[in-house]
Amino acid sequence: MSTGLPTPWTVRFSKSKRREYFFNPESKQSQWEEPEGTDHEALKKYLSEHPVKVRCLHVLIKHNGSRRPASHRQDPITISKEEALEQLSKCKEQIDSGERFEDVAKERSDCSSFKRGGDLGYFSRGEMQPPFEKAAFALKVGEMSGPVETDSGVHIIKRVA
Ligand SMILES: O=C(CCc1ccccc1)N[C@H](Cc1nc2ccccc2[nH]1)C(=O)O
Repeated sequence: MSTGLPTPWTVRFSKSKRREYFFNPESKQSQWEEPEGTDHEALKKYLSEHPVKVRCLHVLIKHNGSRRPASHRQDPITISKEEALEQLSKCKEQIDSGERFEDVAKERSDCSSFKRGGDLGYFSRGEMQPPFEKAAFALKVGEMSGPVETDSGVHIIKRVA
């Protein structure tokens, strides 16, 4: 699929400015505005199908094999991964039955993002652990993942933008 950008321009995401910018890997030039000769419609279509950044909420349930088996909720965290998956499945059922994702995250997530309903903000590729990134970028806006395992524990993810 064409990006709509003239070769060899690519599109990247600026975390600090929270917006896309354009980068030419040959000249090492970067700029905010679309390069000369960009097919704007093709670029828009490309970005809708290949997001450079996503914004997600998540619920993290840690277990005794987590990289940091502690959280604001409990220290140390001693449940097994199997028990964490059980509890995560109950969280998913609550959300599927109409509870707001943010409320379940505030109540149950072992990630510090619980304070913001599990909101991780916008992130681009290369910022989150690979299994999390893979699952997040595969979601459509509004969609929720199944259980996702990372070194931190087990997660459900909802893409919101
Ligand atoms: O790393 C953080 C902070 C994540 C965060 C990003 C952006 C805004 C707010 C929080 N918290 C870890 C748990 C954790 N591990 C994760 C792995 C992938 C995504 C989110 C994660 N959260 C922990 O608390 O052990």
